Amino acid sequence: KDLLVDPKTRGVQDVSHKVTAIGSRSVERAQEFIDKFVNGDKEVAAYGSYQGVFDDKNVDAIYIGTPHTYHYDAALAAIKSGKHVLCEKPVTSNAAELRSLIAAAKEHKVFFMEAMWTRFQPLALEVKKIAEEGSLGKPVMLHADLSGDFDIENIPKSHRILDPQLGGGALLDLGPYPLVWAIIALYENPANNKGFPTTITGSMLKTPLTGVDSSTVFTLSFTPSETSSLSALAILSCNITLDAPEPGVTIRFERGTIIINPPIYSPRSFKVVYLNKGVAGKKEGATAHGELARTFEYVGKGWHFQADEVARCVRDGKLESELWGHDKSLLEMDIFDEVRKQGGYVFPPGVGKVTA
Ligand SMILES: NC(=O)C1=CN([C@@H]2O[C@H](COP(=O)(O)OP(=O)(O)OC[C@H]3O[C@@H](n4cnc5c(N)ncnc54)[C@H](OP(=O)(O)O)[C@@H]3O)[C@@H](O)[C@H]2O)C=CC1
Ligand SMILES: O=C1OC[C@@H](O)[C@H](O)[C@H]1O
Repeated sequence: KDLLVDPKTRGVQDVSHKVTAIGSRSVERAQEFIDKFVNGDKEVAAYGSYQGVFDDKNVDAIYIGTPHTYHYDAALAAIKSGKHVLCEKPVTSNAAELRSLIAAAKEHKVFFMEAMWTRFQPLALEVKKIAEEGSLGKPVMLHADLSGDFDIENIPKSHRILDPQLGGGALLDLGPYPLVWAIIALYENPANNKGFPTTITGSMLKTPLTGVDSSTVFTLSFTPSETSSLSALAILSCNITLDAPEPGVTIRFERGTIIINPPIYSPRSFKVVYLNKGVAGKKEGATAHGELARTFEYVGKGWHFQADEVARCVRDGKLESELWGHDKSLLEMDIFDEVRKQGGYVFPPGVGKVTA
């Protein structure tokens, strides 16, 4: 639905999108999807296999939205067919699969990106600007949580949130979102100079239903080194039995705090609380209490901003995005591998096709 929103409604004039083909494991379901979501457009091809889309000469770029553990096979097949790829989060089951996909994308000279939509939304761009403009000082402590009550006692164990074969559990499904805020505010902070976290810790509680993690807490520390002057901690969590907490993200700096309201995957509002009220009082739009509140309005859910990025990169011949490049997805998958290791989450045989 977001892809079909006129880009001009969000001030975008230089790129546009067209749904050309839909692939499903059943041609009937592909046609049903076209009828339901693409207004029954007769020009859109329906295929009863994903390979049908990969082989279609009219297709430039593929969006992969299958369950996590099927991303690798589909992305590899699309890349080998010479298509550009936008692949849902988490981009793969583990870091080794991702390294293999990045190598294949480079070999076949195609654009490849994880669909980390949050990173491209106007709110995230604004938070990053405020975080780095200097008035708040350096970031010190970040808390972020994404939880969602999936009613796990009453859904089938074959649901992707519960089934280990589909990479079920909180970390892989919800973990990318608390993490993206740590990446924006800490990893990307110029003081960090792209340094990998010094330490990663992870702790998981498993549901007896299928053994996947129902609750996960993970932390990242960034400590000063020869190349980094950042000293900051991120405390990140996710859960599949609770509703999302409020606020969803709190980023505490030396001289103030940025507070982001849920849902943290596509937030529409945040505020900045300045500790030095004198400074805040002078800021345009700040209240007398030293707060600056911002809300964002646009047509659609916010998925389309990343599609604009894909179109621009493909148009400009870029093989990766500057905002969400391969390094950030790799950081994510390396962190998740470590958290799963410490939390005792072992994939069943056949999942995580590529290993170290
Ligand atoms: N960015 C975002 O906001 C969101 C992202 N996601 C991500 O998108 C991906 C898909 O999630 P979601 O749409 O909820 O998943 P679903 O379980 O609804 O699966 C999506 C489709 O994948 C296809 N599929 C292929 N192999 C399998 C399989 N073995 N079992 C079940 N389905 C299969 C099916 O299509 P068919 O039968 O037609 O081939 C199915 O309809 C996940 O990786 C998730 O992280 C999910 C929700 C929101
Ligand atoms: O990407 C996502 O965002 C919203 C969640 O509810 C969903 O489970 C997840 O896949």
